[in-house]
Amino acid sequence: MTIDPNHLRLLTVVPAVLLGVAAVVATVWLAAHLVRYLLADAEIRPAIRVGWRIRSTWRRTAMRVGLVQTERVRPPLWSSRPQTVVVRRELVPAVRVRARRWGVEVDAATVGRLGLVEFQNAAGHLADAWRVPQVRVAQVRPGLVRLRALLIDPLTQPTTWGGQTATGDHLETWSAGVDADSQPVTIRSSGVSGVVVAGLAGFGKTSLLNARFCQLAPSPAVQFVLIDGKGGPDYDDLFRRAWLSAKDDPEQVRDHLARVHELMTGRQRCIRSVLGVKNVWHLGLSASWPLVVVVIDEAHTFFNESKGTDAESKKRDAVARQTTRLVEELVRKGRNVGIQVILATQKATGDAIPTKIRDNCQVAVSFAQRTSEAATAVLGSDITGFPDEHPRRLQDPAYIGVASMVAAGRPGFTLVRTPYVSDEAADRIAADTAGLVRDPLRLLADAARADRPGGQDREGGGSFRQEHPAALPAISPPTSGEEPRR
Ligand SMILES: Nc1ncnc2c1ncn2[C@@H]1O[C@H](COP(=O)(O)OP(=O)(O)OP(=O)(O)O)[C@@H](O)[C@H]1O
Repeated sequence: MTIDPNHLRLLTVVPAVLLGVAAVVATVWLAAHLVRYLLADAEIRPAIRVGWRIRSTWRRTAMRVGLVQTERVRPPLWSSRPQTVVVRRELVPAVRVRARRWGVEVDAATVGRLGLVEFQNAAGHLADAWRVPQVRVAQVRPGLVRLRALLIDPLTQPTTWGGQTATGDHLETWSAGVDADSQPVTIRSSGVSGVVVAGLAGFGKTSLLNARFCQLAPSPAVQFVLIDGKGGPDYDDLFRRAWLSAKDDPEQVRDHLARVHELMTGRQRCIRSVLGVKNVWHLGLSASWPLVVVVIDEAHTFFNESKGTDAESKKRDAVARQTTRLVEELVRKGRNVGIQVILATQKATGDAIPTKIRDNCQVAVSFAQRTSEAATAVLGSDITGFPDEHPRRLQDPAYIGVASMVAAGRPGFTLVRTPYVSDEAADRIAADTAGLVRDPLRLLADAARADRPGGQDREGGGSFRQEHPAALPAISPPTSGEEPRR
């Protein structure tokens, strides 16, 4: 048999052309990557190199660290093997690799039983294989897990407070800072009566409280009660913007809290007739019915019950018990009338903050903690399922100002870089807004008077009703349900 020379030429030319095309594609691909690398700034180049390594070795690495799903299937239709044979197939999660300024972002598709937990378990091995200090894992959405091979941890980059002005939004949500992707993180504030902020000394609690103060102080719809258990000068200048203020004098603190409690019971009595709702958050806070934020820094100072039997110890013990009861009631019953207690403490274990107070707080924030017990005391036992967000990981000084928390609209826990707010910035805002201080008890008395039949302001509507156009007239029949009015 002779071979047609034309066919012979075809047999050699086609592979040569295919090879040539493949070589051109590979060269263009390499050149594109090289150009991208050369054009990238020096900061991102190490991440690009690590990204190349991750992409080119992914299949092998995944198999070595156990991120592979094995299944038994029939051979594909085009296979030469008979369809009766069962073959083993190894499935490795598909990945998309992108270089970022802080490292490499690897989006991996989940496969079978390979999900968030399996990736989290393999994170240490992946960090070794990729030669990076740390790999963090989070579920972005069902079916997609994001691995972050960190060359620099973005959370270690400090930020400072930008001086945003107060808006109604700040009353409803608390801007806490940014996450590891620089995305803003907020904490729920609407309908919250208790917040616990805990963490080792010097890790940013006071700065976080300063930030909250700066967000809220410019609003006439907020009045503060500031209590500084440290007794130092930290809050001296902020006191100008406070309705009530105290340092570490237990009796004065107890008396202030008793006045807030009086406000709470007064508001509970007349909220329905004055506002026409059972929950002020449904209507919105205002200058005449302001949110009362009670900040108690070093809160554990005031809950310490004395064991001594001498008269002085007994007196101190009685004050501590009264303070505990007042705070407990404010947290338990203050939600619907716009009273919010923020407790800051180094340790939130039951011996420092009574559990009947701590466990009723809807929001918890934890800076670095030395023990799991301390972290669980603040954030609850769920935190043990989030090793990456565990406050024990934050003990390095680079994480001063980073806290773990349950953020609004996000599943699980989130690590947040809170902005640093200098005392000077907070003091300036306190001085500029000192004129907004009002006595909420007096405001309540005015509102109740205006509301009473025959009250002076009744016919004209009064300042209270002008500020609350949504409030029901006092003569409206009681509503059966509690409807949001905005
Ligand atoms: N968000 C932050 N970013 C950067 N640095 C911060 C931040 N917060 C605090 N710091 C630094 O840490 C120091 C201590 O912060 P802060 O007083 O807020 O800690 P603390 O937890 O309240 O301590 P303590 O329990 O002793 O009151 C600050 O003076 C500042 O230098």
